[in-house]
Amino acid sequence: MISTQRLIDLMRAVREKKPLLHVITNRVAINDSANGALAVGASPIMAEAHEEVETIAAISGALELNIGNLTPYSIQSMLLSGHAANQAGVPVVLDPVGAGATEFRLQTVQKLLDELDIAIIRGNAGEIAALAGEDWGAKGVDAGEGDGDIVAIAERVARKWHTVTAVSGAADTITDGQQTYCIKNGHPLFPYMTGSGCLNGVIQAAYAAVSPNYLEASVAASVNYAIAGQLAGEKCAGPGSFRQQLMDELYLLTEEKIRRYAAFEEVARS
Ligand SMILES: Nc1ncnc2c1ncn2[C@@H]1O[C@H](COP(=O)(O)OP(=O)(O)OP(=O)(O)O)[C@@H](O)[C@H]1O
Ligand SMILES: Cc1ncsc1CCO
Ligand SMILES: [Mg+2]
Repeated sequence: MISTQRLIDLMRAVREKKPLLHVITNRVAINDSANGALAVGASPIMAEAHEEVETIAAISGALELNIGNLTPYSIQSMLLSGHAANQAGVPVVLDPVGAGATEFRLQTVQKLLDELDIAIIRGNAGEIAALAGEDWGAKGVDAGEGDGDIVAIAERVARKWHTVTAVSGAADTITDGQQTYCIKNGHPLFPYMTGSGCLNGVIQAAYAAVSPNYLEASVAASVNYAIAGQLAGEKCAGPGSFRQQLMDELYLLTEEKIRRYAAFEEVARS
């Protein structure tokens, strides 16, 4: 069982180590992703030129690959940086945005998962269900409303690709295929901020950079991010101020807030 103290230790470790995060992401979420990374104490660099991605990935604390705006060029950027990260022992986080929306996305994600060693896959339920070959009624990049067992689906994905799988939603499910956690923090305004999942992925990378135990890293990143969102939601009027408050709450997160609000538990294996 992961302790609340561990969530606090990892939050502090990110602030102390200020890991360099190499991020290849979509143009919708790129600015919020960079600002959110800074707010939690990391140093983001958004870079996808083929001439430099291998060099940057190899010296980073973690690499995050987000397929939100895929192009043949960016796929090559992801493969080059991913292989360089793997060779250097740098953890790679993958966000399979809209994986069920087109064959192009699904095949690209499968290629990345087959060729690269991925530490954490982070997506919404529709995206993770698509990877498991399950029908979920996802709508573009939005999760949709499936009626399958998301814990069982996440565990299958984790086992198939030997990776931690983090499914976001009203409750988050994090699993390495053996141990599974359910996280109940969050706020209903989250889905109204585009890129809030993409930023979640970048924060997963920040935590993976400071913890070789990627299950712990993913649970800590997910709980701490969701607590910040919960506190932001309580202070704001709607999606516009939620986005602003979220950046503030990520920066202002404390040990006391984590102790008071963390709501996560281990769930029985399905
Ligand atoms: N209904 C909800 N209630 C509470 N928290 C939520 C809810 N839906 C999502 N979240 C939280 O919002 C964050 C983003 O998750 P979400 O599932 O919306 O990502 P996403 O669909 O990939 O987003 P995007 O593609 O816009 O970046 C997560 O931290 C999750 O815990
Ligand atoms: C809206 C949107 N379209 C491609 S990526 C993205 C950001 C949320 O995933
Ligand atoms: Mg997403």
